[in-house]
Amino acid sequence: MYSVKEAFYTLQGEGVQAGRASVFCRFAGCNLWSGREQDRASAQCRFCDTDFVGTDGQNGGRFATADALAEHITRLWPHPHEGVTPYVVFTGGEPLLQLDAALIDAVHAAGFEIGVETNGSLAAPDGIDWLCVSPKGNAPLVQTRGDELKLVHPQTDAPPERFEGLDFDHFLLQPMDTSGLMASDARKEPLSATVEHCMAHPRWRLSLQTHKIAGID
Ligand SMILES: C[S@@+](CC[C@H](N)C(=O)[O-])C[C@H]1O[C@@H](n2cnc3c(N)ncnc32)[C@H](O)[C@@H]1O
Ligand SMILES: Nc1nc2[nH]cc(C(=O)O)c2c(=O)[nH]1
Ligand code: SF4
Ligand SMILES: [Mg+2]
Repeated sequence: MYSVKEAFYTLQGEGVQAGRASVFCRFAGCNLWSGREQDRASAQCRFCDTDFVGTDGQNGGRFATADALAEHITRLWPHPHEGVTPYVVFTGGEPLLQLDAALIDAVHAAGFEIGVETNGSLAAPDGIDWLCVSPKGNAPLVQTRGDELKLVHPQTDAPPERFEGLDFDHFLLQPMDTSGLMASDARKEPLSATVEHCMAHPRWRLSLQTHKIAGID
């Protein structure tokens, strides 16, 4: 059984694949926060910008089999006959709580390339075509290789230097969006701090959340 908060067609907003047409499949639930505001201050991840609780979002629901969810995702890709490889991004919540070999096989069989957005605290299964790991300062990092490491910045307990030796092709710093947050993990001026860090340490590239600028999901 897969629990999906919401699923929708949009452009990938973040990271190296920013701008790419994608079906987003947002799984319900996370291992680093309950999703309840009253638990945020004591959670392992305290700056989350996402509602991942329940299965009541657009095109959300519970899917009994991998084939049923793959079919649901396929119906959201609006260009089946255009000769472009369709792309699905599994996110959440934490997608590695639910993404398994059966679902990877089913969406591959439907012709999709697979991207994943994970916090890196769980090991990724084989077969993911684009793996984005976004470590959280208070959580153990288990998944230490992938395509891109996209660190939200600045984070207490997660200085960028800590991750520079890991086996990733791309290193990205994404300014923390503090607009929905109280003080706690939020610091002054994440955007200027992130720009400064990328200019001073050119291994790192700036990742902006372009979907928020564009006003899309
Ligand atoms: C909502 S998370 C879901 C996937 C997974 N749980 C994770 O944390 O990577 C998707 C992406 O948004 C980033 N993110 C979450 N809250 C953010 C914020 N307030 N500002 C900037 N990026 C944020 C995460 O670090 C992650 O890269
Ligand atoms: N457009 C768009 N791009 C995204 N990239 C990562 C997102 C996420 O929440 O995982 C996200 C999202 O929520 N929307
Ligand atoms: S790990 Fe990801 S989904 Fe979970 S609370 Fe943090 S940013 Fe949100
Ligand atoms: Mg998001």
